This record gives sequence, C-alpha cells and structure tokens, in this order.
Amino acid sequence: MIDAPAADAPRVVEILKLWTTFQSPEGEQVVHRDLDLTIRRGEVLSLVGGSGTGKTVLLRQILGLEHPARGQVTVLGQRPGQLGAKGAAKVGMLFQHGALFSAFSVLENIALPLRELKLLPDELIRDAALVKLQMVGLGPQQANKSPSDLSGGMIKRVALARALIMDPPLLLLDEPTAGLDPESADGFCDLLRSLHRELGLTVVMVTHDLDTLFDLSTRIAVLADQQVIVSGLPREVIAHPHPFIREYFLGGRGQRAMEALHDTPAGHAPAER
Ligand SMILES: Nc1ncnc2c1ncn2[C@@H]1O[C@H](COP(=O)(O)OP(=O)(O)OP(=O)(O)O)[C@@H](O)[C@H]1O
Repeated sequence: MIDAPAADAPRVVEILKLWTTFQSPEGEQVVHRDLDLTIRRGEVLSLVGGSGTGKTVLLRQILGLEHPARGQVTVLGQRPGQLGAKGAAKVGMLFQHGALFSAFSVLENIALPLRELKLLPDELIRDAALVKLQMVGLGPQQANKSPSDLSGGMIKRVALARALIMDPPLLLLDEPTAGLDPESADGFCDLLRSLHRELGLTVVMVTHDLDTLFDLSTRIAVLADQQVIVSGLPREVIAHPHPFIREYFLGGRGQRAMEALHDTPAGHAPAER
C-alpha cells in the first residue's frame, strides 16, 4: 500500500476541459468531453474504465504523442510534445507490451532515449543504462541478450528501465502487469512500489487488474460517459452508484478483492495478495 501525498502537493499533470474526437465511418466519435483531471506530485493515480473509454489515449496525450481536439494538457508547467527528445527527461512511459526493439540488445534498448539526445559519450550512456538495469532488478548478464530471449516479466523490467533512463519525475504505465503470471505480477508491483518511494515518482497507470489497482493506487479515477465520473480512495470510488462501477468492483471478479479491501481502514487492500 502506498500513502497518498498531501492534498496540496504540487500539480504535475493538469487536464482542463479536454475534448478528444476521432472520425469514424459513422461520423464523429467523442471519446472525452470536457474532461478535467489534476494529478499531484507523489500520487499513483490509476485510470479505470470500460473498453474504449479513452484511457490509453489520455496517457498518450500526457506524453505528447497525441493532441486533444480542444482543452488543455499541462505537464510540469508545459505542454507535452513541445520538448522533442528531451521530453523523455520529464515523462517516462511503459507501453503495454514493452515496445522493445527486437533488433537491439537489452542494454541498447534501455540506452535509446539517451543516445537520441546525442549529448553524452557512448561510455557514459552505457554506464547509465547498466545502472538502470540493476535498478529494475536485472544483472549485467542480461545486458547483451535480445528481447526475444526474455520472459514477459523481464521484458516489462527492461521497458521500465528504458522509461526511467533520464530520471523522469513522471512515469506512465499502460497495463504494467497484463500478461504476467501472478508471481511475476507481484514482483513487478513490489518493484514499482519501491521505485516510487526511492525516486519520489508521480505515476499515472492504466490497469484492468484489481490486485495491481489496490496494491499500488493512492487514488483511482473512473472514466465513463466521456468524463472522469469520480476519483478518490478505493472505498470512495466503490461507493459511487454508476453502473460501470457496480459491475466492475462488485461483479464476480471484483468480490474477492473487495472483501480484502473491506478490512483496511484507509480503503486500500492489504499488500499481500
Ligand atoms: N488513432 C485513432 N483513430 C481513431 N480512433 C481511435 C484512435 N485511437 C483511439 N481511437 C478510439 O478511441 C477510443 C478510445 O481508445 P483507447 O485505446 O484510449 O481506449 P481504452 O480505454 O484504453 O480501451 P481498452 O481498455 O480497451 O484498452 C476507442 O474507441 C478507439 O477505437
């Protein structure tokens, strides 16, 4: 369980009156409508919502890979996407399937954002990548391996090392434990928890996994009806009457996690699963 930061901690992400639209054969599809969301330093904010509610698109907008039709996204006081390669120094992103380059070794993958900046000599870049490899719990013996030689859990760790190579204060996680067996998922949550503490990170995470959600979130924001319909501690969110929330948390698969949650005063599930 991670403690929430103070309510007046500095704002890291500010989303105001955001509209996201796409053209489809049926006409204009509105994904976000007047969406507001503020994320403060030290939070682990989890985005939850049904399929197609725009969770991944929102992460991509925070990263600056996509831009809203209307409204404003501000990250650490600046518009995302205006920083080019230097953006990686502010925001790290762990993509859902790792997004490692298969032609590159583990170490080359981790070093890539630093290499693209062309500011440091090769030797320093290599040393920095080795430090990050160790930081995510892997040894130098993994450095020259190809991504195809790695397990799912190791791919996530290498992708996390790459996301952290420039020590960004903000980390975005898209389904960090999807596809991992329960033991690897537990290990990855432990790693994220300790990195959050040691590095003082702010984290925005999309997850469908209730264990990961309750294990790591300091706050949950629910996307439905094109907006954030509620955000707060798990027990506050679960009390909301929206049908998606009733089904998601109180339907079959949510029951077990909810029972564990029930016994904890802060509304967090215990760290053990
Ligand atoms: N580049 C695009 N062009 C057209 N439509 C898009 C584009 N990107 C996303 N969409 C649409 O926007 C909606 C939101 O997509 P997004 O991937 O953010 O959903 P999500 O909430 O992450 O869903 P899931 O939980 O299934 O991953 C979907 O209907 C998707 O088809």
